[in-house]
Amino acid sequence: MVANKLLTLVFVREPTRILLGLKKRGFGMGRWNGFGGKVETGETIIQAALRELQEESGLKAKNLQEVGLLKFEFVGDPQLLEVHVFTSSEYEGKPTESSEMKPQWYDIDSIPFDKMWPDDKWWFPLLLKGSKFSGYFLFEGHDDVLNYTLEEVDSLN
Ligand SMILES: CNc1ncnc2c1ncn2[C@@H]1O[C@H](COP(=O)(O)OP(=O)(O)OP(=O)(O)O)[C@@H](O)[C@H]1O
Ligand SMILES: [Mg+2]
Ligand SMILES: [Mg+2]
Repeated sequence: MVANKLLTLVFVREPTRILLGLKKRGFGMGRWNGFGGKVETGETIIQAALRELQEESGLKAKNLQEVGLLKFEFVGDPQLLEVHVFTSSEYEGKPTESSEMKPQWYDIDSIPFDKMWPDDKWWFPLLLKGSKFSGYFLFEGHDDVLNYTLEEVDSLN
């Protein structure tokens, strides 16, 4: 047994657009995603979500809501990634490029799915319509999803 690796993912959204960041380094480099990263020792998941958003985008989320729980397995790797997904419709600050992320607003009808993690195209519609969701994705490498499950849920855990 290997403990799941806890990660956060935050999407700041307005009625017609959502803030994404182009990952400039590390895991998922070259893909657009929300802002987030590893939960550190002694930190709650929400604290990590707020911290990573601020470090990577310069924004302070004012009404963070947990909307999704995604589990990722990679063939050959015993460690599962457990990604806690949040949205915030209110924030302070101005999106600012960091060493890790280049932020850009996208209209919600032109999300660049072909330049994002392949799982995003399945769960993003649920996030955009305000549902809560839970999913599992089995990856081979970083581009191929061998199988997945995804469901809307009334509440998370
Ligand atoms: C496999 N399918 C996936 N689909 C969508 N998003 C995914 C993902 N797999 C990981 N993610 C997200 O990618 C970031 C990685 O963490 P990452 O940014 O590398 O960590 P952190 O910011 O702590 O970086 P440093 O180690 O400090 O450099 C983190 O937001 C995590 O939720
Ligand atoms: Mg990060
Ligand atoms: Mg980090």
